[in-house]
Amino acid sequence: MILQNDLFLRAARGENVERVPIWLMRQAGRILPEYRAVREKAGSFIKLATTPELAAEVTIQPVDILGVDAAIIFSDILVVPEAMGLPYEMAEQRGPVFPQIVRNQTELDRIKIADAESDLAYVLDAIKIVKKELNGRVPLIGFAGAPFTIFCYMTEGKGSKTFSVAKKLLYADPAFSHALLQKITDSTIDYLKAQIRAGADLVQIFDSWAGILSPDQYRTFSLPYIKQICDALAETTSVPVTVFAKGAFFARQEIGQLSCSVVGLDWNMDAAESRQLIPGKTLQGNLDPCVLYADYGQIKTEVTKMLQTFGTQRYIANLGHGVYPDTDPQKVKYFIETVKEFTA
Ligand SMILES: Cc1c2[nH]c(c1CCC(=O)O)Cc1[nH]c(c(CCC(=O)O)c1C)Cc1[nH]c(c(CCC(=O)O)c1C)Cc1[nH]c(c(C)c1CCC(=O)O)C2
Repeated sequence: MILQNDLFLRAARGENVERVPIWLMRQAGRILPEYRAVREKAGSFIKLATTPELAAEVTIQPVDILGVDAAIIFSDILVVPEAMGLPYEMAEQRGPVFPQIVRNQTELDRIKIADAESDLAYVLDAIKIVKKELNGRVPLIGFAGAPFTIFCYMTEGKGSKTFSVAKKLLYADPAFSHALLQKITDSTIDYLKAQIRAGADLVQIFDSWAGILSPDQYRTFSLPYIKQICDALAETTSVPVTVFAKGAFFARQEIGQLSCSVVGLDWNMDAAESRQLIPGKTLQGNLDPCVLYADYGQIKTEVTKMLQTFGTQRYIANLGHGVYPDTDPQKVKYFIETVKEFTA
């Protein structure tokens, strides 16, 4: 299948582009009334995510409505722990909850390494439908959580500001922690390979909780597992990989040495400094999502400043984290148009 708009993929591979490509983390869902209508029809987030036709529909919405240069498959990072044997609930406004958790070796022995083709077939089916329906208009991004971020949810059982239960385990029981991280890693490698086989054109690893670790802990409990994933994918495919480790400003140099093509940045990470620390890779980010609450003039100023500092090559415009649910879609559209109109 030949892509009509492959700007995003060319930028990811470090090839020359005519203009900067743009998409938004968490663009599928949350901000669009059209998403909320489909979610209403589905009845719940989980029903929506596990019904391939509906998941495909909301994946394509931002391409049609917002004009982004890439689609991201509608799913969640928490489908992996579910596939390993820990079901979750998505409580409206409160976020995910795991009724069962894993905090010791006995509980770990009860969970399995997920088999993507059988346990996550609904995501793979959604990818196949999206690829068919997009018909080459833009590339499709697959994704998974980084092992450490998944570990946080599996041990804590819900969201947290500090994830102190998860962090306590790293100190108190490193052997258990490594064993759980390895099981998650093995599941994730199988899952991302399956997403690529199903048609994903690039895969992104979200380490959303990277920033709660010290540099030493990050080096011990997160980075080696992300490295395993990048290496395993590089061995079997040429599909580019993006690593986004929110808050891990201290690890940029090491992340830049992974076998990935793109490094995602949050808004605390300076563009020029990041270019120095991460040579030879494409950078993605990093507008503060709160800029989209500002007026149009301010948005234009901030976005232009961002584009000027990153430059037009080896760069993918995005936010520094997911778009906030109460953002005005018109402001999102304005962000996208401003990027598309930019010339150096
Ligand atoms: C940490 C994390 C999660 N999920 C995800 C992350 C990593 C990225 C990040 O740091 O934001 C990733 C994710 N979750 C979702 C996507 C879909 C694709 C996209 O648009 O980017 C992606 C890429 C859908 C979703 N995942 C969720 C929703 C909202 C559920 C609903 O519709 O009620 C959507 C559209 C729920 C979810 N899922 C998660 C939480 C904490 C919550 C509740 C709060 C929230 O809305 O963010 C876990």
